[in-house]
Amino acid sequence: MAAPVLSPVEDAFRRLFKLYRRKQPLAELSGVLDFNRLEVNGSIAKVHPAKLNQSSVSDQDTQRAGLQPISKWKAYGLEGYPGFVFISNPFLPGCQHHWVKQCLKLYPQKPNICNLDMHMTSEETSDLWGKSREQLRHKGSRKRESRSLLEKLRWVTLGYHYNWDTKRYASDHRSPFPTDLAALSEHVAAACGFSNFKAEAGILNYYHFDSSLGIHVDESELDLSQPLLSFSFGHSSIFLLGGLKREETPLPMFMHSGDIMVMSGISRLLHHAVPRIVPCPEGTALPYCLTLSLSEDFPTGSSIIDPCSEVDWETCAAYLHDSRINMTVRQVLGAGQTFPTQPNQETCTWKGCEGSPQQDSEGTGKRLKVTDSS
Ligand SMILES: O=C(O)CCC(=O)C(=O)O
Ligand SMILES: [Fe+2]
Repeated sequence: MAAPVLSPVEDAFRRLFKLYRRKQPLAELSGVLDFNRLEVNGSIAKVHPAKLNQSSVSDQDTQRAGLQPISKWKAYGLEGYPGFVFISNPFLPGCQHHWVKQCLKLYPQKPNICNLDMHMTSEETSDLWGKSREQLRHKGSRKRESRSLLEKLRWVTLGYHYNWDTKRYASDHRSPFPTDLAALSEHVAAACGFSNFKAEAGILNYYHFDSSLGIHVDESELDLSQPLLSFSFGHSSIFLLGGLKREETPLPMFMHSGDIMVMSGISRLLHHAVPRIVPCPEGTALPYCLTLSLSEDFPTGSSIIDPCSEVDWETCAAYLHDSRINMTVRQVLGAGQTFPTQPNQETCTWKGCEGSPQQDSEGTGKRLKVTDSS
């Protein structure tokens, strides 16, 4: 008799990914670590205060980047995840608006690259903001099927443009990295002990309540000894932080608006995924921190934060009512390093990246992009 064909055993990561992605019934979220409610669920994972380098960036420079002084940041590490740092919204009131506006109005513009370029002409993808503004501002009153172009945006790449097919960066596929985002990233990296971090590549992910990002590892950068930084705005997400192996059970945690995650050391190579976007904890159209305005005495003249006008914020707020934006920033090359001349030449500068690539997430062999459930 022929042996029965066994279906492959579903691993723990995939099981939890599906559990949290599920709509009907919604998964119980009491087991999701919330760094803002450690008194309630601190025992889910061993959370400890992370030590930051408080003198790495002056209070004046953090303020210029729209951040609280480092001494006021609430930063945490996780036992068993060396190099992982979670910074609970260190932005000054009103300063997240700048980054949201940049992600919607400026960064999707050429020469940056976005998903819409794959099947639309440059004429059609120019001025997504201008073409979407009216539709967004009348969002409440329109029918569901007419999504604006901005709402069809899924990703934008900055600096060295990540190639989703080859899973590589290349010296000749690059545009200038935004100076404001470089400054923000370099301050955060310095606070975490990486004073020579250079922001060279960015991937912006745009999510709605039906979006998810599959299980993957970010390991295309040639210098993996530098951290990967992740900034979140808008509604919250469930983030699954897994292990070095694809199958290991991940730790679920919330990322709320303004939160920053730093993955360095061993944690730079951990599998992770975003199975679900969830409404902000306040249950309102926008998280409370996004309803705050810049303080009267904010030194706009010397800041990299460009105050967002009321009319621009109206468009951003309409977009964010059912969305989340995430910016990840990476250093691609080590100091003095160049791209390999032969395609398969290994140049990775950290021993942790030896071995076969593990970017395969769901059998596609690709680092997954944000997708919407049908
Ligand atoms: O959206 C997130 O929180 C994660 C994004 C991410 O993992 C990536 O862009 O590589
Ligand atoms: Fe990632």
